[in-house]
Amino acid sequence: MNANASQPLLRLDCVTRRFGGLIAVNDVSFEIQPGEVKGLIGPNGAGKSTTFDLVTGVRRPSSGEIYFRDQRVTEQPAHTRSPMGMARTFQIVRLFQGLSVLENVQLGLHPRFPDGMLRSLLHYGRLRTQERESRERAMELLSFVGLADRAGHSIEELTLGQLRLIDIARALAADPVLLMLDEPAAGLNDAETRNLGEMLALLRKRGLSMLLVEHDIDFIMQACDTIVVMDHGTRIADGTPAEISRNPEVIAAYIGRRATDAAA
Ligand SMILES: Nc1ncnc2c1ncn2[C@@H]1O[C@H](COP(=O)(O)OP(=O)(O)OP(=O)(O)O)[C@@H](O)[C@H]1O
Repeated sequence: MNANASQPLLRLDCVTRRFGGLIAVNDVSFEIQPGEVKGLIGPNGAGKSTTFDLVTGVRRPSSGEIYFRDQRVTEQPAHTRSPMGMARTFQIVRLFQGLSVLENVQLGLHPRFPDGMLRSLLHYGRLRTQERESRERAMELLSFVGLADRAGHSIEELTLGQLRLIDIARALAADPVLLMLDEPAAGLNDAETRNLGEMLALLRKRGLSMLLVEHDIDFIMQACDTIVVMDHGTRIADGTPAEISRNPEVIAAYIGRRATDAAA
């Protein structure tokens, strides 16, 4: 964590989300400090995805407030959060079929190269410079995730593990200050999960703040500085992996339940 740790990057303040009579997220508060990697776990139906959707702006809270970099973003639509420094990956990777791996990462760079088509035509030289810079930056990102040799391949040729890494490269292209990952390890084999874990460890070392929703408890314990545990819509714990793994309420609601399920 860096020296600015007293000023949270993200703050959820008593956030509630109802779906009709059902309270999916019930009065949840937590913060992410600059440079912190925060996990969000809980049993099925605990409210993790809904909380993630509230932070990314896909849904709005029924009550409560969300602040990002000291700005109130509670009702701000998802597309306005990217220029503010938020980026996300998707559980079901949404990359463009028919475009190359490199082109997909270049699409993530769009907010950094905002020249409109007309201006680009009027300034052809500038367009070419931007295109070159955009390709170079996209190649850097592909090298970072270890997939530079796949730059010219089409998306259809890649494994799920590779697609997840490209989705991370695409999200990083916007230079976010907060990266939000929706079940990044889902469907990955052991080797791919290890590879992903190494990638996230590198980003963590670089000081990137992250919010990670994940079912793989071993993965999240390794990857995170702190973890919020939800059950039935409420936050039942928020602490370091060591703290939450010995919290009796967490053991009863989640870890114990998982151990029992595994033994059955
Ligand atoms: N669009 C919706 N309409 C009605 N109820 C919903 C909707 N989305 C979620 N819910 C309900 O809200 C509760 C929380 O769901 P949510 O998907 O946030 O939990 P989760 O912790 O992400 O679960 P999982 O691990 O199974 O993905 C559940 O009872 C779910 O059925």
